[in-house]
Amino acid sequence: MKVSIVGTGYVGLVSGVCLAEKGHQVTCVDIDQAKVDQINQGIPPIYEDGLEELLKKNIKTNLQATTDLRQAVMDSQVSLIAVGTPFDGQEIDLRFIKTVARQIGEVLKDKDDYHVVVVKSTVVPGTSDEVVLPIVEEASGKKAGEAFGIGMNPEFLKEGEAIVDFMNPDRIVLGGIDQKTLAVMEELYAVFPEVDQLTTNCKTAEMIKYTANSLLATMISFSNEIGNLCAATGSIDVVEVMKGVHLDKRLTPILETGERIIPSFTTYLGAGCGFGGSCFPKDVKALKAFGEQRLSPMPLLGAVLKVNADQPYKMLTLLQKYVADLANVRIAILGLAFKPGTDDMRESPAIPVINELLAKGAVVQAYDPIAQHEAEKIFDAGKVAYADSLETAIKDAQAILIMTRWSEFNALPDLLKALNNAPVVIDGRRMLDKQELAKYDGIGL
Ligand SMILES: NC(=O)c1ccc[n+]([C@@H]2O[C@H](COP(=O)([O-])OP(=O)(O)OC[C@H]3O[C@@H](n4cnc5c(N)ncnc54)[C@H](O)[C@@H]3O)[C@@H](O)[C@H]2O)c1
Ligand SMILES: O=c1ccn([C@@H]2O[C@H](COP(=O)(O)OP(=O)(O)O[C@H]3O[C@H](CO)[C@@H](O)[C@H](O)[C@H]3O)[C@@H](O)[C@H]2O)c(=O)[nH]1
Repeated sequence: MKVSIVGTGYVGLVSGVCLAEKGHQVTCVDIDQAKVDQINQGIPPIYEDGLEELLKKNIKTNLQATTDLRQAVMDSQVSLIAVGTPFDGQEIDLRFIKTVARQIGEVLKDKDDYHVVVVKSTVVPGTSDEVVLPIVEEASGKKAGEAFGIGMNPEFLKEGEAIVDFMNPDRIVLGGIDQKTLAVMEELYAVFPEVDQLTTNCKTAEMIKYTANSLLATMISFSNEIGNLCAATGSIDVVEVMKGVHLDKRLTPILETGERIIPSFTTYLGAGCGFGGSCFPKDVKALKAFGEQRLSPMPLLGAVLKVNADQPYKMLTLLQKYVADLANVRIAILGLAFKPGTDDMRESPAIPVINELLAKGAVVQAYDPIAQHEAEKIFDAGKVAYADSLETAIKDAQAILIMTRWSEFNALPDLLKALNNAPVVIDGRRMLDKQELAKYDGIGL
């Protein structure tokens, strides 16, 4: 199938590369010429495991990038909209979605063939039917359901695992205004025959996406609140508590073989220094604002956000149990990205922690396997020293703060054993074995 994808960020590029790998003819469209040029040269503008390989394999055969939206829409049967949908402080900002809807509509005015416009960005319920559809109708002078269809297909990929997630999705949700639209979307996704598909209307598809993210964010804040209480008792470890909770068969089902499906921390019930990234914070805020606008307040989601906003500062409280005055004290920050496997620092809990350390006069030495170049855009030059290895980062540090669950940090106990006067490790992700370190503390301990 010939597909155009408008917006070539995490979602647009990963979708483009994967749909091309599955055999579709994909044109990725972006307004950012530099990004388009990089993609056409086989260089991914973002870091994602496996992306470069698939991009290099498909570019110039099944995949191309362009700034020419008109040509891309003219030449394709279906357009996926994958531009950003930020939170503007009050509500979801649909500016980019509206611009692209108008641009596509203007092309459809001159196109004779039936075309399907699919919103893949995360948008509040009603956006596809009540915002995108009328804009495309107005710009094209044509009727939805006749000349074109409108669909909604939320994306569930996780950064850092984006290619694997897209290629092996848990489910595919297809919303559409009518059967003709859905038939085109089903043809697009027929390349994933094994995957559960849910076909519905656009509003429900939009709501599924927000509900999924809000549930996961709620689980994290719930675990963090329990972790904070465990820590306040002084003698309960949240990791042991969660192990006990997980032995409930409803959470960890027992297979017929007798084997239990043991969840890892990625089940979102692991306490830590808070959730970040480009999705959970903004999506929970957008759904809460949407509820309030519809006179259906969402106090639970308000609490989820409040717990999360406070959580990074728990790292400082823990640190100050060991070093009360942080002035001129050398602190190693391990991990800058909001999660492992990515260089994305959007809403990373490391940001408020580093800012607070700097405000208290600490000397910050940070290390992240790949996100340093992003951190350099956030912190003023010279304020944060960047180490080029884990070993260098912890050298002469008086305390170590683990902010991101990079597997490389599992080497820490061995590295510290070699030191005479090892510093305390404050584990913001509870990834290390507390028995292995003489001086160890962490969230929920
Ligand atoms: N990042 C994720 O992991 C993820 C996962 C699932 C869903 N989502 C949702 O998908 C959407 C996109 O997120 P993202 O992280 O890929 O965003 P992003 O910011 O990485 O990428 C958006 C891209 O759109 C381009 N763009 C903006 N206006 C344009 C226009 N008029 N024409 C063409 N291109 C234009 C930008 O230049 C940018 O490259 C959001 O709604 C987000 O909530 C993101
Ligand atoms: O037990 C946990 C699990 C995660 N996190 C944090 O939660 C954030 C988000 O992690 P993750 O969900 O792995 O990454 P995202 O790439 O933000 O993916 C989420 O947001 C995407 C964008 O909407 C969705 O598509 C995905 O399904 C959804 O998991 C990160 O800061 C993690 O450190 C925790 O604090 N505790």
